[in-house]
Amino acid sequence: MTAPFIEALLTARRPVIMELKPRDADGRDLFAGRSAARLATAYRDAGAPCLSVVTGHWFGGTPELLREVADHTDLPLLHKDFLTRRSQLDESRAAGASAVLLTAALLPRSTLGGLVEHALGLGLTPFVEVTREAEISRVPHAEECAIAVNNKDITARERGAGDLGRSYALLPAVQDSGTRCPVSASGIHRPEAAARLLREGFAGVLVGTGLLSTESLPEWLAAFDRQLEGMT
Ligand SMILES: O=P(O)(O)OC[C@@H](O)[C@@H](O)c1c[nH]c2ccccc12
Repeated sequence: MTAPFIEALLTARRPVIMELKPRDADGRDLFAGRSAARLATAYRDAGAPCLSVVTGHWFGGTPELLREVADHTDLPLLHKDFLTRRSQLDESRAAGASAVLLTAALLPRSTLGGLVEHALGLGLTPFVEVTREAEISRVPHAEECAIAVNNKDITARERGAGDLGRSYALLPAVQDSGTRCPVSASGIHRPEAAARLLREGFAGVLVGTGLLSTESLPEWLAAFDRQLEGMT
């Protein structure tokens, strides 16, 4: 089965999943008057292989945001929300998602397994977020999932700076799971940090706040490109 979200990331020159999130966890406005359509276009023009769309109300999102972004781009979309039921995955697909967030820390093993299988059956890529090694071994069909180390804690509502050291510590276990697509997510602000995570073996990085609040997206990306080139 094809997995457009994973294929787009694995073949990208800039494997950065660029996120649309209206607010950060402290309520700070991140869109700053820009429409979702305008941001989606800017990210597409910046060479984003795929986008993440946060619909959770903690982050100022709404269910309509996913459909709005899907109407304005052909890029594969990750639907980020607290998805716990199969019917929500059906809705994600209907609204145009290619991948769905499943948060291992919040889901009992059997629920996680059922949701992974339901997503795959719908042709959606499960994007499973993990924060601890024990969660990684609970992911079934890992070879068909993207597995993302979350550098923040969803149980603390994604507050705080995030610890990129967690990504480095968990990378070997994520690779051992068999996924083709290890991702590092949250708290990645600087292009240098994003590039280093890729050099160390992540197939992609997910950046929300860092890109939404940068003064210049072209400059952020140029610095990222220089860092990546310097590494090869
Ligand atoms: O803005 P940041 O620190 O780059 O983080 C992005 C993303 O990882 C974060 O928005 C996120 C991680 N897990 C979530 C679950 C729901 C909604 C949002 C999230």
